[in-house]
Order: sequence, then structure tokens, then C-alpha cells
Amino acid sequence: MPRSVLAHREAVVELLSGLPGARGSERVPLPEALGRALAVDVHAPLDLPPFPNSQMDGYAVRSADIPDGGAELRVAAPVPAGAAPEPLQPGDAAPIMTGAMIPDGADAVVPIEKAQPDTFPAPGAETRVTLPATEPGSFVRDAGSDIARGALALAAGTVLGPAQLGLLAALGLTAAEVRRPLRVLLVTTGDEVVEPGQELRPGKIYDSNGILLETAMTQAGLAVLRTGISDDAPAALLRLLRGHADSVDLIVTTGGVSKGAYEVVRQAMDGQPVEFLSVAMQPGGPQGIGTFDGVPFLGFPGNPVSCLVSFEMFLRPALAAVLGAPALRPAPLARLAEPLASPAGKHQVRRGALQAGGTVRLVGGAGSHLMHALALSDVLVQVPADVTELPAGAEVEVWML
Ligand SMILES: Nc1nc2c(c(=O)[nH]1)N[C@H]1C(S)=C(S)[C@@H](COP(=O)(O)OP(=O)(O)OC[C@H]3O[C@@H](n4cnc5c(N)ncnc54)[C@H](O)[C@@H]3O)O[C@H]1N2
Ligand code: MOO
Repeated sequence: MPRSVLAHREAVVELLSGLPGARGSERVPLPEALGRALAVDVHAPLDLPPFPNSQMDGYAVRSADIPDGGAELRVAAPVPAGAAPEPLQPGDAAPIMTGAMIPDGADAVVPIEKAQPDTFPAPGAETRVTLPATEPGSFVRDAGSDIARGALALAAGTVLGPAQLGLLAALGLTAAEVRRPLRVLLVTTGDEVVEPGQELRPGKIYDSNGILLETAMTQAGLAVLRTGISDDAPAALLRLLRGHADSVDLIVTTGGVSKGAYEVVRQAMDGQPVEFLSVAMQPGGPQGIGTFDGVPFLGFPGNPVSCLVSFEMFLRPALAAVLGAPALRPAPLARLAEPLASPAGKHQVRRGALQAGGTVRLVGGAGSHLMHALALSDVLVQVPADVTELPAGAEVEVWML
């Protein structure tokens, strides 16, 4: 009886829950912190914005100076962005640029479009401007209105993307304290598999799983160690694993887990507490799970789509559950652009492309060798195990890659 997707995901969570959750932290410059998880809460060291500033190019005014019908005011010295302005005298309007500091005494900005004349006078010219009445606070971005000094800016565990790094920079920070990543040993296997760039002899194929999983894991915040491809000799794979097992937190292999005559991973795991089983999922059915010399081990199937689907369905969500990062894939509902059929009793994961208007088009068939179709997809279409047919227009959950 195959194991359900949910039960296998729980088994992977269980396997990882023994991992050192806190591997310590390190301080890295912001560009290097992309995709890493914050190790500590970050509180704002200053107000954002740091000072009240103008949201528009226009005139800084005292709103009380302008009655309902509008008023003609004397034009004061202009306030460019970056300058610390003189206080605004009663009855004056100071030309002010977007982002420039609101002068003391001013409490509103009238956009230049509402002024007469509606262009700024030449600097130094003695002129007057007619402005309409305005509410106090109009077009003024108050100090601390984005975040106040001392407030929690980002919580520990937050994965740092461009927006989070932009915030840290806005707060004047140049580095972040991030968690040390989990170290993963990734070994692809197969006598037929050769490194891209080498000669492709008859019967051989290039290793796509290596870069596929290495980068997927890197994006998920793991530090990946690659050893090169293992051939189908169990002794060779054992040498590779033993050579590195004590310096990693997790071992992942691809291939050699199904029912063939030369299943190198199965053979190498002989005597280790590793189970090889079938998950009711397609692709990604054959799976290995356990520990190798005490190190958590996952054996993904060799087909490229199968190994990526295994990563997305089991390892990535388990990392989210155990470490709080990476964030789970967004999983909205989308309407199928076409009908689909799915094997009874198996959770099917199809590859798809989201269309405008919330529909999803299937890309390629169900085959787990379809690397090109995977490369043209942006979602995994989830078809539950109890579903065998869906008409066009049916709602499906899609995981956004
Ligand atoms: N009699 C049965 N045969 C198979 C079964 C089964 O239940 N009974 N399951 C099938 C399913 S489903 C899958 S998935 C595969 C899993 O096989 P393995 O994990 O043992 O993987 P391999 O046999 O080594 O390779 C499968 C396939 O993937 C290609 N491959 C392997 N590594 C790479 C790589 N690094 N880059 C690109 N492609 C790779 C390999 O050449 C094979 O075509 O077993 C089915 N068979
Ligand atoms: O389960 Mo295999 O991963 O379909 O091709």
C-alpha cells in the first residue's frame, strides 16, 4: 500500500526535526543576505521617513494662511530635496520638491499644478503665488509614518528578499545577522549520467538533476555541497557519502531507488536505517528516507521532474515547517484551461502555466522526463489522489514556483 503524500511529508518533517535548528548565525553584507533568514529581530534604529517631507513638487504653506477662497502668498526661498530649510514665515509659501524636508511652521503642501502660476518662479525672483485652501497635513509624509524608531521592522526568521533588504538599507543598515544555512550533500547517480560539457557517448545523458536541485536548494536557503556524479557501483557511492557525511546536516541523492537491477542508492544504503517505499504520487513515486551513518537521508527518484517534484512536495515544505524558512509556495486556486485525467489513487502533479484571468494551461504531459515542459512552466498543478478526471474550468490548486 503506497504512502500518501501527506504521510510522507510528515515523515520528512519528522526526519528533519532532529536537525540542529539553530546552527548559529553570521553577519553578512546586505547583497549576500538575499534569500537568507534573519537570525534576530531587527528594530528600526530611526524613524522612516526620518523627517516630515513633501509628497509632491509644490508649495509648503501654513494651511491657516489660506482661507476657503484661496490666497495670494509671498514666494519664499525654495526648498530642494536634501536641504535643511529655514522656518516658514507667516504669509509665505516655499517652493518645495518631492522628498524635501517640510520647513518648521509649514503644515501642508499644495501641488504645483494647483498654483497660479503653475510653474515655479526663477530662484531669487520676488514674486507672489495664488494658492487654494488646503487641509493641514495634505501631501506631508510625517516622520515615522512608515515605521517609527524602535518598532519591530523585521522578525527573526524572515526570509530576506529585495523588499526586506530595501527596508534594511532605508534604515541605514549595511549588514544583516542571518542564520547559518543547513548544509546538504547532493549526489546525482547513474552510469548513464555525464557532466554537461563533456562528450555525450551513445546511451549517455547529461546531468540535469544536479543543477536543478542544487539551485532549488540554494533558493530555499540551503548550502549545497556537490561531489560530482556517482556511477552505479555501490562502493563508489559509499566512498563519496562517507567522505562527506560528517560535514553535512542532510544527504540527498537522485536516482537508483526504484526496481531496476542496478539500484545503486538502494544497495549503498544496505544495513542503514533507510526505507525505500512508494508514495501515492506521480511523478515522484519511488522514495528513500532514513539516515546514513546517522545523517538524515532522502533518496529522490532519478527522473528530472520527479526529483524536482519530490523537493517541492516534501523537502521544501518540511524545511518551512522545521526551520520556518523558506516560505511555503503560494497556492492559489486556478481554473483549468483544458480537461485532465489522473491515475486513480495517486496524487498527480502536473506542470502548468498561469494565464491572465486566473486560468492554468497544462504544459506537456504527465511524463517525468519532460524537462523542456518543466522549463516552460511556472506552477505545479495539484490533482488530489481521489480525482481521476477534471473538466475544463474545474478549480485546481496551483503551487507557484
Ligand atoms: N519496474 C518498475 N520500473 C520503474 C518504476 C517501478 O515502479 N517499477 N518506477 C518508475 C518511476 S515512477 C521512476 S520515477 C523511476 C525512478 O527510478 P530511479 O530513481 O531508480 O532512477 P534511475 O533509474 O536512476 O533514473 C530514472 C530516469 O531518470 C534519468 N536520470 C537519472 N539521473 C538523472 C540525472 N542526474 N539527470 C537527468 N536524468 C537522470 C535516468 O536516465 C532515467 O531515465 O523508475 C521508474 N521505473
Ligand atoms: O514517479 Mo516517477 O517519478 O513518475 O516518474
